[in-house]
Amino acid sequence: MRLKSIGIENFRNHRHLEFDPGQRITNIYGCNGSGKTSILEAIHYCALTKGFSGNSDRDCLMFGEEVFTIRSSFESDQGSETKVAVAYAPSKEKRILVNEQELQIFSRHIGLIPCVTFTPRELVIITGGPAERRRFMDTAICQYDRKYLSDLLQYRRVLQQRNALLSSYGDLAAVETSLEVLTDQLVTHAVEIVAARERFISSFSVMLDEVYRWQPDCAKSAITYHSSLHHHETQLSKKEMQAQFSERYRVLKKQELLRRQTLAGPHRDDLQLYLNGREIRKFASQGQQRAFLVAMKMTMHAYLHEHSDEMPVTLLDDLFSELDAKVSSVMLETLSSKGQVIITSTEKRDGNDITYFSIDEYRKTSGQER
Ligand SMILES: Nc1ncnc2c1ncn2[C@@H]1O[C@H](COP(=O)(O)OP(=O)(O)OP(=O)(O)O)[C@@H](O)[C@H]1O
Repeated sequence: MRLKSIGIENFRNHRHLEFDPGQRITNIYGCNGSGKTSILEAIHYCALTKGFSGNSDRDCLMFGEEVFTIRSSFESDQGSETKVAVAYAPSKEKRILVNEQELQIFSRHIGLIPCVTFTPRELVIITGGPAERRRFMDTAICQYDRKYLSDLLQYRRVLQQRNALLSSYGDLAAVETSLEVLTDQLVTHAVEIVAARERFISSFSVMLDEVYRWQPDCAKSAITYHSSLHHHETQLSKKEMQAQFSERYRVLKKQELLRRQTLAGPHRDDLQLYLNGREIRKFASQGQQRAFLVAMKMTMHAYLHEHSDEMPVTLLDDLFSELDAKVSSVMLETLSSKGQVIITSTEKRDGNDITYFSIDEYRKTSGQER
């Protein structure tokens, strides 16, 4: 998949911007705060229906404006065109149109335009809490497994209902009956989610180790998945999982009623990341942590390509400021040999076959100087 063109109105600091990236590497450059990340954010909206920095739709609306719009055109690896338009106004729901057809369910769009990002902020995948690692895993799986996204959404809905029930002050017998029904539903979705995560991580970890090998330290890398519902080295069948998870909730019931929340499940799971058998978060240097993140992203690119028919679009934000020259150029070369890469930097980067886009020049020529 490749982005052919994008047009942005009233999105963050861009009142109006038109941009046609190249086939391979495109370098968007400009001074700090000129709006480089904002362009990647807009591309991410078209691919995955929201931005990557955690900002809400409202945060992305230009201050003082009433509506932002993004119009884009993508070309698939087979040559067909997909047009994606996004419009948001606080007074209305966000609207997304794919080939002029309004999307009723945004989740159906996920996976159509595979996308991998790398931003310095994402180092929290390694150094931050479990939620960051779950997001990494979920973003990857959702892009090739439609069923997973639907299980995840349903799991979240049931979890919310279950937590509301646990924190309600209803009659205990009535609460227990409803709890049983909701627990059964929760277990059904949890089994699907945990099974998909286990499958993903076991093959992702093998691929990651191969990808990491070009790093100067040649360390052995691994990722393992830790489910809060079961601790088994060997993979269980779904039926076995179903029985185990139900039993786990039965044991936890008293505690859950006391603490008024669901204490185990995919929303509490985590990944553990290792270099040479030691946990990265605790023992690796900052440089090794960054290199590991690079390897994870490169693996995600390869993984998504293997599991969907399309080559992912890669968005690299501020890569050069965070990584040493060798690591960043290997990443850029490897990814751009396998698809389109759009990269931001404060200075124009030297290199062959690069399409350049200067935000400052664009502003001058379009009469939007700051
Ligand atoms: N809703 C908004 N309306 C107007 N401006 C905004 C909005 N949200 C953010 N901005 C501003 O947009 C500008 C561009 O931010 P962006 O992160 O895209 O810049 P950047 O070129 O990537 O900067 P850096 O090189 O420092 O990372 C910032 O000055 C930011 O304050």
